Amino acid sequence: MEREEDPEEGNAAASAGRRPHGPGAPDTPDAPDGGSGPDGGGKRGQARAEDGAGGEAATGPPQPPEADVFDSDVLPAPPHAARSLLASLLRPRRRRVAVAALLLLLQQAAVQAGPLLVAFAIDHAVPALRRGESGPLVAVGVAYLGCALASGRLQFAFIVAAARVNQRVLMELRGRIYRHAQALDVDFHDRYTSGRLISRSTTDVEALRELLDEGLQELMAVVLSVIYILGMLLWLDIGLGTAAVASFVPLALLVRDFQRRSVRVYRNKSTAMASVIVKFAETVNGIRPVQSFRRERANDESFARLNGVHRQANGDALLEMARYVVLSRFTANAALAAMVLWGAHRVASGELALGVLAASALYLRRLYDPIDRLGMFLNSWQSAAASLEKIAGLLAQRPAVPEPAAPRGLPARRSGGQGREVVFDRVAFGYRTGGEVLPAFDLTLPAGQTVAVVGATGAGKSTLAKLLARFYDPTRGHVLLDGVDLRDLDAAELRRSVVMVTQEAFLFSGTVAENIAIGRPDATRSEIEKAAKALGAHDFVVSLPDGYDTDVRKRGGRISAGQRQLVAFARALLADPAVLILDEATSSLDVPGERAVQQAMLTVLRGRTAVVVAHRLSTVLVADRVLVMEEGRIVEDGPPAELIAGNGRFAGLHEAWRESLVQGVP
Ligand SMILES: Nc1ncnc2c1ncn2[C@@H]1O[C@H](COP(=O)(O)OP(=O)(O)OP(=O)(O)O)[C@@H](O)[C@H]1O
Repeated sequence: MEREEDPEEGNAAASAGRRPHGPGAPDTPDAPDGGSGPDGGGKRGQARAEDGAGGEAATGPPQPPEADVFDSDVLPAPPHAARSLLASLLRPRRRRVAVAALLLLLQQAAVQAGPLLVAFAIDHAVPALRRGESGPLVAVGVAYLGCALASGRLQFAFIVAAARVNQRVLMELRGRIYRHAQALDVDFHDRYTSGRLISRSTTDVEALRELLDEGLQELMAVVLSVIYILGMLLWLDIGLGTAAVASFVPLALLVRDFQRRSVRVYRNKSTAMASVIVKFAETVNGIRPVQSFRRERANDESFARLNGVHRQANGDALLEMARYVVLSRFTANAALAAMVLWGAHRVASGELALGVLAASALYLRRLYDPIDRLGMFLNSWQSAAASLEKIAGLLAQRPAVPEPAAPRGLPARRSGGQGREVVFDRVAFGYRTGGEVLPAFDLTLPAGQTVAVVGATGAGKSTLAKLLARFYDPTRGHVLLDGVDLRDLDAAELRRSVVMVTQEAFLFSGTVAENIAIGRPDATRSEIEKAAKALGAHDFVVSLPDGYDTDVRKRGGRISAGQRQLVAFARALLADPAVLILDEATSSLDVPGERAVQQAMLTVLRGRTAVVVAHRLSTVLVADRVLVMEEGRIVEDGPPAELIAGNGRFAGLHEAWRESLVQGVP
């Protein structure tokens, strides 16, 4: 997790870096239904064995806690990833960048002609006027006006050209972050948190915008004007010109010092901003537990602390800037005063023309003026460099469940369409941040079978289900779908064939109909309604203000948890996967209000291979087979009636369930 401090970072101009970073991960289809839910996020109670971002899952006994790379805001990335990222964004637009640079070059030429014209006016045009020739002065006036007009037009053209490049670059970067976030695995999201992702695609992209919109323009203007002016000064008078060049030595030292100090300051500033956003996002995402546990005051306090850290970091950055501005101005003014004094001395002794001194003084002012602006540029560069580093770190993350290099399809579904066979072949699994959760096991689920998985909390039921949905890859062994390893299976085919419906039944913004159609976007309205009717959801949907066109995020579109489940089932029914995984809501009582959901569940399970992480007795009883899990192992396996008749764990569990039902239902 150690990041290399790169004091040279600030020297890199826009074109720095040669290697394409190429982080644009391929688009992956949407995760299965509800797959992005927060399940598992809070289950990381174990010691963390950090093995780097792309490492293998840790196995064996839990490792002692170590610093987690994900605790830092800057994720590990290849060296100079930030520069390479910027270069990869600008390279495809290099022609436009060149046009913008040319426009700026011409604009600067027009701007810097001013003092030269003044020198010409003093030393030639005014004496000519004294001789009665007004032509040279008129020519100077016309040239001055022409330069002013040309500079205005050129600046306008430059701003337009630069804005086109910048907007494209930012759009591309936001797109890359979004696509990459979607492609990264569930484990990554659990650990990185949504607040940080939001921070990357908002404040960090904004920092780059500032650099591109203002900073780079400043830099180019400063560099060009310094080159022009030094050239002019040397041409006007070699002595003054050389003195001006020499005065750049202390200024360059100042710039370097500022740059070194500000790397740290700006990194702190951007990390502090991200922490504020992370805290905000966490609170808003968890507003229900926050309010029900009265966490407001404690949250206020920790937010105030983070806000304070951010204020302090901002203050540090401003102080660095102020220090630089004051020192650079003092150096520049001292150099200017010394040179004007020396020049005046030479004018008095007749060594230097007055016009040349006047023009040199004007040029010297212009030479030192942009030094402040250079500070501004360094400011935005440091800010953007810190942000780019973070974005590059994010984009350098590779999905832990990569898409296959040579994807395979599934064999044709056997007649009758009764799902597909699932085989866990010597599968063992441990999360990256813990020990082995599922020791090696074999399991075959014949096509069309409904399997209920039961067991105590933390037994590994959801983990088994997530391996089947390929949210994770097994540490050892293979999960096969009709003989094809999920690792080799074409991603689109996998998402079509295996669908997981999780407890929280997430609804996306949009209408009810759109939410149902997520599993099959080309479904017609009548197919959507048919699915809803089959599940008994039709009646409540038509009673909504706009029926199927009701926006679920708007007033009146708010629907209950049970209704959300029905929508999620309708989505799964319409998607018609060969394998359905259902993580049942964690309620062990079959209260009458849940019967509708229960009934809908049976409809959706029919005609496919189904794995239900079951918490209701009624679900278990309709299953063809029950797996009882304990500490990651399958300890009982058989038809429910057979297990109940025995005297194993399931028989005991069944008894306890029955008793709770007797007590629970009035
Ligand atoms: N994302 C994760 N990272 C690390 N460990 C995890 C993660 N998710 C789960 N675990 C651990 O894996 C073990 C099995 O968890 P799992 O969620 O599979 O249990 P479960 O049987 O589904 O429990 P429940 O019925 O409470 O949902 C637990 O010890 C848990 O702490």
